[in-house]
Amino acid sequence: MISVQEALDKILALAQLTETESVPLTEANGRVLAQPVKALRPQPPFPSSAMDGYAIADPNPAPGTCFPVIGESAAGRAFDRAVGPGEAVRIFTGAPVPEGAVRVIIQEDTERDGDTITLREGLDSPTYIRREGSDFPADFTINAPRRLSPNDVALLASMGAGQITVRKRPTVGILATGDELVAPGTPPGPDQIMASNNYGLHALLAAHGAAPRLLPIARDTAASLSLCFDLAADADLILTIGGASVGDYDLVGDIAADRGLDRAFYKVAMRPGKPLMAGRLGPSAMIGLPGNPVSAMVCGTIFVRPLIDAMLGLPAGPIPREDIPLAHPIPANGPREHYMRARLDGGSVEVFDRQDSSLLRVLTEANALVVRPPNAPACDAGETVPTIRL
Ligand SMILES: Nc1nc2c(c(=O)[nH]1)N[C@H]1C(S)=C(S)[C@@H](COP(=O)(O)OP(=O)(O)OC[C@H]3O[C@@H](n4cnc5c(N)ncnc54)[C@H](O)[C@@H]3O)O[C@H]1N2
Ligand code: MOO
Repeated sequence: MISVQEALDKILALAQLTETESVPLTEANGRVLAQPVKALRPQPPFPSSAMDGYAIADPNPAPGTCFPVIGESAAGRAFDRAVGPGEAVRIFTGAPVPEGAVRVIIQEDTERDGDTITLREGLDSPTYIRREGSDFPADFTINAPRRLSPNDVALLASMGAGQITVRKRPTVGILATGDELVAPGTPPGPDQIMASNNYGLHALLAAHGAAPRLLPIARDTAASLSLCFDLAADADLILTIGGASVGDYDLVGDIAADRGLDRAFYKVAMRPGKPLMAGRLGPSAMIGLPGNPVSAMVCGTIFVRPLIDAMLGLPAGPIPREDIPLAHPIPANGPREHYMRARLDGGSVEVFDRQDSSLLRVLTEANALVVRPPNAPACDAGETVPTIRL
């Protein structure tokens, strides 16, 4: 059995960059920018007022000074002349500051009578002028690759980008296998259970920037599995679930081999997730996940997410870990790296007693995985352990 790190390296080596496409900004959130974007002009493109008030040319006017109001600058409609010493221009937030003005007096600090203002006692000191380019300069660039957030989308809009070039979402065919499985919403037979982890993986990968597709559930026959593999043949990644172990009905490895799988590895020294396999199947990368629901979800986080990152051109590697103090002692670990379902609360982490890889409810109660290296000794309360936030 290879280590988790070796398995991840081999999986990342299967990654092929997806092509690029142009999308409107309304579809940019969560996508990965593939080409840098340059600002069309600085922002703000002119000195602009940060407040509603009066623009004046005097840097230090005394309280009680009177100014005639000679015009108005509104957002979208500038005052077209300069303001001189002893004059004021009515101005609103976001409006261009007229030439000659050196500060804006907020209207709360003035008394207005007709076309004259008088300054009150205790003036604010800020100028309330946003200088040209104070948000970003004319040549400002957002570099690629970058996974775009809603804040990035707002910035890109401000830079004048209507369309951007992003990586196509990697297509993932999710292939659940097993005679016992029915889709939720369908009446199960007495010996059947609901297919679950394929839905969990669909959600995980969609949220991570992939384009997953649930294939029909394959039955435990060569014919059914082959048909489902055919349906996934054009995917960037084929993700099988179950049928990976040593039972008489665990056919995924054999069928994939018959179809020409160039296998990179089978079996990893980890828990859960031991019977993991991966390789290249024609144009697709293939990962065969173990069927136990928690095993499949944990392997989705540890291996599939980084592979999607790599296909999107993002830096890809192990999911970050933090050292967190244990809330209680834990026993020594066995020979496989153990990803233990755990709960991070305050500054410490509690490792759940029940770690069976069939327990989805325990997984939903977890917000972290405590990573126990192979043969790690017992740990006391307060000792730190590497922890992955979920
Ligand atoms: N003699 C041995 N038995 C097992 C070994 C072993 O080394 N020797 N490994 C165990 C480990 S570890 C795992 S993990 C499982 C993995 O088995 P498979 O990948 O072959 O998965 P299945 O047998 O098809 O299913 C296991 C379990 O998970 C349920 N399942 C499968 N798919 C789904 C799904 N989409 N949604 C919900 N539940 C699913 C399935 O009903 C089984 O209960 O093998 C151990 N056995
Ligand atoms: O190692 Mo298997 O992946 O359930 O528990």
